[in-house]
Amino acid sequence: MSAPAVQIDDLKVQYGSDVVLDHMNLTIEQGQFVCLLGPSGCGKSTMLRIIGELTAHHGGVVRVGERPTHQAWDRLAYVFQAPRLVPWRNALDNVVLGMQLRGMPGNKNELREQARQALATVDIEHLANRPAHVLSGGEQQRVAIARGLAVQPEILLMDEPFSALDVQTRHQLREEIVRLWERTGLTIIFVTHDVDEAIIVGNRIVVFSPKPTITLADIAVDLPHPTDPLSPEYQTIRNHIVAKFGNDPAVDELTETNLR
Ligand SMILES: Nc1ncnc2c1ncn2[C@@H]1O[C@H](COP(=O)(O)OP(=O)(O)OP(=O)(O)O)[C@@H](O)[C@H]1O
Repeated sequence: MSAPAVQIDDLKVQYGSDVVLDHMNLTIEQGQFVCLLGPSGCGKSTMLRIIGELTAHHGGVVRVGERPTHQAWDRLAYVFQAPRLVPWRNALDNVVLGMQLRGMPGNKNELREQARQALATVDIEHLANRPAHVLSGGEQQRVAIARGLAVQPEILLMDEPFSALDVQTRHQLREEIVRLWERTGLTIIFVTHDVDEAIIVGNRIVVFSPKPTITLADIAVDLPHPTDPLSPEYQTIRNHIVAKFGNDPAVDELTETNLR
């Protein structure tokens, strides 16, 4: 049997004396689309950063596949809330730059061809020669996703990747990332504080409490796409998550977008 994509045992993270995560466990199987859902400050991004070895941890064991995180950087790609493109480079060269920084093999022409394919995967091959700074927010985020895909990761780490986009683009990209996941079989770990976004994109939702953080729920989602938020199945999952917070006002933050 193959190793889990990610295995986190008894994780502890603290910043100075502030303990952010303690005794946290999480196993993510290969090919899952896992949403880490919770209110602001509960440590969702921290957990993603730990998996990506961008933040140090102070206790516990974190493995990516069979390796410790510091030996697994080549299995991962990150997509942040901001696309972080080089503004004067065109879309294609931004993707190529990501491949070069990762040390992908191949000459410039080969890398450009692979980058072009990655742009095609997110439907923006026609924007390949356009400078990043003239692209719309949604187009820039597609380039960032293409840059992530071009390094051929096994796991895509996404930290609120659509939260800065306009409503329509956000809806579109949510459905597209699900289609991409279905096509590629990638493992995706996706941080969000929006309960509806989690239900729409994830096939598993791990719900975190406000600090001190515990896992409130770990839910399998198997809804058809495009997802119908008015369906009874959708509402059952949503109500189940909301109920986990009881009277805690933190839930307002998870539901305030209300399908926007
Ligand atoms: N580099 C750092 N130094 C000090 N404290 C930090 C650092 N990074 C995160 N924190 C703190 O750790 C806690 C968890 O932060 P984190 O960004 O993981 O939360 P989050 O759940 O992703 O929140 P949000 O949804 O607001 O992004 C917060 O209280 C935050 O202020």
